[in-house]
Amino acid sequence: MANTPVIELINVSKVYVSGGVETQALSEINLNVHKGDYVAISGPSGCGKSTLLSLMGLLDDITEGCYKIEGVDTQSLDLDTLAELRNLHIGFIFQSFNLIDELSVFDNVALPLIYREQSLSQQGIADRVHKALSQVEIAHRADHKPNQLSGGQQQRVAIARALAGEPSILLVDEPTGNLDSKNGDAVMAILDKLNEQGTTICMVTHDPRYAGYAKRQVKLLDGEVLQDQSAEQQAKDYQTEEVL
Ligand SMILES: Nc1ncnc2c1ncn2[C@@H]1O[C@H](COP(=O)(O)OP(=O)(O)OP(=O)(O)O)[C@@H](O)[C@H]1O
Repeated sequence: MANTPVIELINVSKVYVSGGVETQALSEINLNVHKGDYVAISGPSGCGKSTLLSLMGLLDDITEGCYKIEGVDTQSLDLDTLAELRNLHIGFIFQSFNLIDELSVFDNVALPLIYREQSLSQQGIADRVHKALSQVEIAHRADHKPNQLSGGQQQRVAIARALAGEPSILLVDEPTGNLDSKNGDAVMAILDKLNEQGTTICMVTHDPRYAGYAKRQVKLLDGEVLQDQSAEQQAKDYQTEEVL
């Protein structure tokens, strides 16, 4: 269907049980992310941001509700099928870059493709890697090792690695957490550009300045959606508050 959301959460709740203690991390979350969206999820520590991203990325299972990716209901799928869905649709970017120091930038980006895209020829993989490295403006460093790059450049390689799989959505967790403000700004500018070119992004951040880059602001509080509005609407609301 043309307008099927990339991600659809319907009344999703998550309860952790450990040592006999139950923690309600998320309560009845309703959230749709459409192709081309750029969503920032923010809120205070412990409000459920990382839990929400883990559920979206199929890294953990929901306790109640319904979760669909590209219209596919993920409930009651076996682990292999979930892994396939995750590989097909999700690109992860974490605060730590998780690059392999012994491998070149090119090989770091190629490695997941070699495992996941077995139908691709060597040339096909090389084309994908070069395209992804160019998208994040780091192709000139393809032969370098990660430790020869700045933190911001390493994060750009990690973004390229996620992009090379041509995912339906990038799930981004505190992408600037390990970066100084100059490198942080550069990474945010890259995400901005990728979204302008059509990449769908859902980003968790506790930093309001970086959340402001996104076109849609979702705020969580105590495991619930407190606010879900476009950045444009939010700016108008602030202006109105200032006038009143
Ligand atoms: N594996 C777990 N077992 C038990 N409780 C957990 C687990 N993971 C998270 N929680 C609890 O779930 C709630 C939401 O945690 P979560 O990590 O999603 O919040 P967060 O908004 O990402 O926090 P932060 O900004 O500090 O990273 C918290 O009360 C947390 O203690």
